[in-house]
Amino acid sequence: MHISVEGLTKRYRGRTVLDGVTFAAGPGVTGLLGPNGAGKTTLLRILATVLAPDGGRVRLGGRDPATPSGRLEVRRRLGYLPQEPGFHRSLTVFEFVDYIAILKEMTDRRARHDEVRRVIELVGLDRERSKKISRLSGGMRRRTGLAQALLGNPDVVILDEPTAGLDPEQRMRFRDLISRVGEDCAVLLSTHQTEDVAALCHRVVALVGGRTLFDGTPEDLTGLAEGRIWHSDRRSPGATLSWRTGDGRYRNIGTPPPDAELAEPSIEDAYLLLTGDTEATSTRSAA
Ligand SMILES: Nc1ncnc2c1ncn2[C@@H]1O[C@H](COP(=O)(O)OP(=O)(O)OP(=O)(O)O)[C@@H](O)[C@H]1O
Repeated sequence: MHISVEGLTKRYRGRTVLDGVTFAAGPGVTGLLGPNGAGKTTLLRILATVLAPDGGRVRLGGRDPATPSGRLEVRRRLGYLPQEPGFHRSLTVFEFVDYIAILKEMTDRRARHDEVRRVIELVGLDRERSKKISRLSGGMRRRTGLAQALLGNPDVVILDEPTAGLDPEQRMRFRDLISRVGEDCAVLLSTHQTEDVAALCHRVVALVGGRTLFDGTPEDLTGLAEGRIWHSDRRSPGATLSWRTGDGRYRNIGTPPPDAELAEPSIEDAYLLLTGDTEATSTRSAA
């Protein structure tokens, strides 16, 4: 199932938070990268049919969530992990996922319970399924959230900052899980972690100040910083950003200081350049 968004706008009390967002995403994992307040959650809530946009065009698998029948179709084929899932903490993992399955109109009790067990196993929580949510670690709670998003084999899975607050080991496990999910459907995940994008995503959309500043592959994003990263013994006064690294030298983004050596860019450099570059106001499309 494909996601396509064209000229999407959203205002909160007259303040524009999405300003003509345009991108398309297909099967595999697409990362929605952006700083705090960029509008990622707003965009994902619109795609998940929780929120209506003020303007623009959204299609999920060709269906228009602005119409009642399109919205119903989209909801049936969508899995969504919100930033704050609103867990019922006194329920067990099984009870919570089963409760969501009921809301998803899975009426046959036996088939529903089989499906609940399947997704709980998929996220590796079979041993915890009778534990109350209030007693789970943050990582396990996040996996419970992912389990409910996978109910019924959705065609599109929308994950709002799924790796936020996880320790490195949990983050790796989560990445592994998400990449497996992305083998069968279109996954769109928001993050402000460039490492998540480099490790997981075959495409990346950068959203800054409610606008799409980049839409392409992670390699193309890294390529934006080609020729603009410099190592030097001194901080560059003209650089967009400059910081001291572990080896005592400075990594400078932007204008080269004297005696600087050109360095290999990373995806993080490119992202910093994109978000810090006040001149970068138009959409850059690659691939
Ligand atoms: N219900 C609301 N009413 C008014 N303003 C809102 C509302 N929801 C979000 N905003 C504002 O819209 C902007 C975008 O918020 P949003 O949560 O979509 O960004 P984000 O990229 O997901 O940020 P974060 O990474 O911090 O979650 C922010 O300035 C936020 O304060």
